[in-house]
Amino acid sequence: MNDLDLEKLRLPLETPSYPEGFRSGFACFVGRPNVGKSTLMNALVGQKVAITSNRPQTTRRTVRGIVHRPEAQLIIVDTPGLHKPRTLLGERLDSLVRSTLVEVDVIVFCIPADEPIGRGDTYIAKELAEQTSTPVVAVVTKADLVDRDALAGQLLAVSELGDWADIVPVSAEGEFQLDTVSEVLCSHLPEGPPLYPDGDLTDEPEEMLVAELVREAALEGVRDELPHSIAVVVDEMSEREGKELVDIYASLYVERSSQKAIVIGTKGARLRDVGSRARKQIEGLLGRRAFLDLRVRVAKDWQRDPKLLRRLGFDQQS
Ligand SMILES: Nc1nc2c(ncn2[C@@H]2O[C@H](COP(=O)(O)OP(=O)(O)OP(=O)(O)O)[C@@H](O)[C@H]2O)c(=O)[nH]1
Repeated sequence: MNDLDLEKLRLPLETPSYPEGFRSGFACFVGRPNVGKSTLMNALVGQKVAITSNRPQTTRRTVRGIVHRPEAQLIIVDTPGLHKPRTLLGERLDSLVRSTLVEVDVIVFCIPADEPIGRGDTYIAKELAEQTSTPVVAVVTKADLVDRDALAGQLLAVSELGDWADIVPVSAEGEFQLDTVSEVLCSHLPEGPPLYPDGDLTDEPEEMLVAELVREAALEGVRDELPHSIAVVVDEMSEREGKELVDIYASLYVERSSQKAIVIGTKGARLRDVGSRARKQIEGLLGRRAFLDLRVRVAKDWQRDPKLLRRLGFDQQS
């Protein structure tokens, strides 16, 4: 088989299901208690598609909500401890919180418009100033509670509090500037595929297991060539109406196009084999028939990128 044939074969497998320049990533909200973090998160998530999940995404974080936009997907995660900074005041941030702050793509620092900046805010601002690798967006919440002059004054005070990537006033209850906040946050995310399926999120642990089974099958026989280079994400998993059948769409990520060719094999033979072996395992796991659609995608050097690693479900290796 010549290269041209292989290219032809790869084309349908490569078709991205998201627009060029799509961005995806993680944000965490920090701020004193009662400043409106939860209300803002809910308003942002509810704006386009209300999808929330309290299921732990990893042992280390909880996905609180997902904001779907045409050009981006923003996943809001809990920061252990920092979303309740009361417990942190007077003590140092522990290393877990620090590492979470480093690993998210953008930090959202909430300060209310209707209260003077206090010691709690200054303390958090100081801690955030040390997060030089992660952009911090300062959000002035509850803008509906003050007049224009007071809001302008608070924006100025907040700007003097630190070196923020952006400063945005918002009112979750007044539905003022919600779209702007979401747009600004998404602008700080890296380019990458959507991490959750569009529409309702079924964040079942089954999906993780299915992804693991596919990964196992894909690694069989090539473990030495691609030791840790394969990651699998289940994009969609749904029951086919009226049938005892589950439709599963999964993406198999490799780091380079040369690895992609290995995974696919001559005339796609290897990929078909991986698919049928994985399908058998999955059917055993789910106890019903499965249709498995596998796509191979290149996510350049994902092993060396902690953010990508986490995105692809390899938190423990980051
Ligand atoms: N007027 C007004 N009130 C708001 C707004 N956002 C939040 N609030 C109110 O502020 C209070 C605190 O909001 P939360 O969202 O619970 O604040 P939080 O920062 O998540 O609080 P903790 O969970 O204690 O950290 C609630 O009574 C909200 O109704 C807003 O945009 N405008």
